[in-house]
Amino acid sequence: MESRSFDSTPSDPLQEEASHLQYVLEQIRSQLTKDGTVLLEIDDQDDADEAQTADEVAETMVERLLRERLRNLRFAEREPYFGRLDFAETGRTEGEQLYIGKRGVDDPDTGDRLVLDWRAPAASMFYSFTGQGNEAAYEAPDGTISGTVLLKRNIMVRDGALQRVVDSYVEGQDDVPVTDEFLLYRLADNKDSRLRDIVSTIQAEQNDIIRAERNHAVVIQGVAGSGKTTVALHRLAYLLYQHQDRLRAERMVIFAPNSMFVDYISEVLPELGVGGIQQTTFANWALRVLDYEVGLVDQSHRLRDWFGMKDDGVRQNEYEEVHKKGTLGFMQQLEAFIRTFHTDMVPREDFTAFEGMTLPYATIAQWFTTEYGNYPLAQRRDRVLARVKRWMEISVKEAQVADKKALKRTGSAHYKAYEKRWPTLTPLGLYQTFLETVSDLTTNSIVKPKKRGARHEVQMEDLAPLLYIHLALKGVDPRDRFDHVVIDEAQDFSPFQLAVLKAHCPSQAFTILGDLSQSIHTYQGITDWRDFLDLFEEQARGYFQLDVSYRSTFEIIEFANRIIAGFRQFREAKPVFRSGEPVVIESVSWKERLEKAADKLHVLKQEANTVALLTRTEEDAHVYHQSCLEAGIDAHLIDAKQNTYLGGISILPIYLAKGLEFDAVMLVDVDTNHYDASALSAKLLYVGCTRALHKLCIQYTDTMSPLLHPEERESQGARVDEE
Ligand SMILES: Nc1ncnc2c1ncn2[C@@H]1O[C@H](COP(=O)(O)OP(=O)(O)OP(=O)(O)O)[C@@H](O)[C@H]1O
Repeated sequence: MESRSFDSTPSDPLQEEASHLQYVLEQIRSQLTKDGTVLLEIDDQDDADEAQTADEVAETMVERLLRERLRNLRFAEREPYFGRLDFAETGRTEGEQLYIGKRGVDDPDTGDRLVLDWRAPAASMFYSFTGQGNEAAYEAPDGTISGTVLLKRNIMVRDGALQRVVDSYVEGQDDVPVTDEFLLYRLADNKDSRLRDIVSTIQAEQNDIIRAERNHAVVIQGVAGSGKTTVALHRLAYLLYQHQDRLRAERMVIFAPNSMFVDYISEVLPELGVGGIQQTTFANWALRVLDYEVGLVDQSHRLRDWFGMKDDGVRQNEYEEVHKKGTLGFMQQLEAFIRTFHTDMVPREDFTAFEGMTLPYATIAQWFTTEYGNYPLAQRRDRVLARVKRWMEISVKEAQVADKKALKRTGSAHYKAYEKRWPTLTPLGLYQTFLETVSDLTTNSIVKPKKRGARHEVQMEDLAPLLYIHLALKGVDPRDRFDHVVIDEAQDFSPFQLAVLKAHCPSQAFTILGDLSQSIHTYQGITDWRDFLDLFEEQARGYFQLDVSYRSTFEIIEFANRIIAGFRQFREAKPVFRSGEPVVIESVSWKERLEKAADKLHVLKQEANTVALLTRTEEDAHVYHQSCLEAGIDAHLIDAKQNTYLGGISILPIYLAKGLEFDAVMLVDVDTNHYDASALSAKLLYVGCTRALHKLCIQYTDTMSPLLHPEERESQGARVDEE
């Protein structure tokens, strides 16, 4: 990185950066030409010579690195850096200009660093330095480096052209901007249909999470729009960069709430230059680990029931069962049940291979409980039976009889009969037997197949217990071991699910993120982060809170906060001061509501890339979608089976919109029937409102939901507690 003294007269920032950019781009282009020529030579060589010697294999490694370098250089040619920090290390007379970019760029001939990768230790100061005083420090491999900051500058380069230069700190100048002008500029933009990286504007509190200890279980409680998902993805990119020798991308995993969300976040990691990280849902992963022994019951029915407006006492019992099956108490009950097999699995009988040759039960039981005691149950069973069989075969071999063949036939027949008396354990079989022993639970969630040979289907809450039994039977397959686990929307996870995942991640490195104010699946999730934190050692866990919402305008956040204020577990979101239009609330007649909604969507789409119409139920989403199609509006219906997010205009129930965001949002039917004064309705409306970046419109018929005017809500005796 360039060193220079800072007593020179400050020049015009734009001019200065334009000439620096020209210099850096020249360097990058010259490296691209050099590396490109080398690669062409390698390619020619490869074509001429197909068989590979050891040296040539090593060469392909070089080739791989070269290709990666070329990819980085091509990226850097378009957008070499986004920020500059002038830093003078204590005790040195010369300072350094650190240009920080998404990819680091070095000059291989001179060893000069042209651009510092955003994940490098020194780059941390760009994020942690907030202009309160001029001191800054970072952790280098050899210890803490401290010094003073002289300049912090945001630089926007697109397609190799300088677009914007904004100083957020200049030493000695008082007129430092109070708010981060560059951040506001970025936030005011319309978004496209995928989540994007935030490398150039990571905030100090987000930087702390990204760079938190590798082997810690980090729990993040963050209000809607505080950047939890984004931060978790950046954390993975950071960890992979910092610990390349210890972590492998293929052994890192992100659990997202549904397949559509996986698609929605799919571009962030590639943008950060990271590939190969698994992105999945808990259900998809669990079914695969269980080797598809069972299938999952179609979830749309349950979602429809839970988020519908009927108050059904019968269903209440079902939800209580769901909740119970997610607790650690239930896991312990299951554990005790499985333990009985440690003693009861071996048939209580001796094994007689043939007359005069008997292996006593006590010996077999000793092999099972002691000699193979450390293996998972199924392996113990297989090992003990293999040993019994071997014993039988040796006994036949050593027997002093004339007709060995006949003896062998007898021995084999006795062995087969004996083997059959051992129980064959499958996760599903064991689980069903276990459920029958638990007095307050039923096996209703397990659906028998309609056709012969087809699989049983189970509910979501059965997956963790099934995996737990699978673990007890077979242990963890090394291919299913993780180096790091990210759980998004973790408030909807159960402690049992987390405990099962913990068994698959020996380093206990977790990034767990969610928002208790958005816990709309209370029947299966948690109400206190302690339920998760307590699963980890005190010195190996961390809790972070993000209170600032970056997604929505000031008006939208204020409005959403009011809806949910007063309910337990509410965390008030603090808006970034980005002002927009007031929230619009419109009363429409029942007859006109579909037509008005279609008109409004049409207007909203003129200024937005993405627009959503959010309903309470999936049935309502179908009705609105149909009416939009009839009005000639190109809208996508999103239901629980959707795997991809298409952008444009989307029509969906609120519960499927969790985690997503749209430039403009329209909430329909916000009346007393659809949204009463309950905590669930409040959370749904809160989630719905906080999906909007710039514009929020609300439409209702008859009587407006009491949640929209809290004073009235209280006079109606609204519950300010969880259900
Ligand atoms: N430091 C930042 N700079 C620029 N944009 C940011 C920053 N932090 C968050 N954002 C933006 O805020 C929006 C919300 O981010 P994200 O979806 O990660 O939040 P979240 O906390 O997961 O939200 P939710 O709980 O509602 O799902 C995104 O558009 C993201 O790009």
